[in-house]
Amino acid sequence: SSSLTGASGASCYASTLPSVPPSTDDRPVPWGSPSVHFSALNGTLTTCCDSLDEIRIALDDIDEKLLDLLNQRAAYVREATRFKSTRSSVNVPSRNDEVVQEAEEQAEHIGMPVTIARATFEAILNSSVPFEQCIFDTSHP
Ligand SMILES: C=C(O[C@@H]1C=C(C(=O)O)C=C[C@H]1O)C(=O)O
Repeated sequence: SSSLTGASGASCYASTLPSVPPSTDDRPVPWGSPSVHFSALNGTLTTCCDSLDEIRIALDDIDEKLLDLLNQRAAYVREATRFKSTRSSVNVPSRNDEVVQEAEEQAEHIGMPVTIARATFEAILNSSVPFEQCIFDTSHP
């Protein structure tokens, strides 16, 4: 659907991943050139990365932040049980769908891979609802 396919990998950002056979090319390692651009707190523009180790350090740092945000989210999910009077009202499929749909639309808007947004938010909902049901059950013995 896009003419920007190829080296930039633009098609990987589509909502459905293309099915292509794996390349049998022998590529030099590393190949391509660093493509993560970000500005540090002091405003200098930095480009990453020069090694797989450097990439993994950045991924670990982001994962730590994601966990902190997921912890905050779980606290609000827990709080939601206070506004539910029946166990059957804990899971709201229409709202779950909205949350995933919104994530997909936002992903497209900010230019991130839609597949990652969808899978991540489906996993968040698929784990948040049982968590909230567990909290509900615990507080309504
Ligand atoms: C938090 C709620 O309860 C459930 C959990 C949701 C979530 O984790 O976003 C969304 C809908 C419900 O299935 C809610 O009703 O908003």
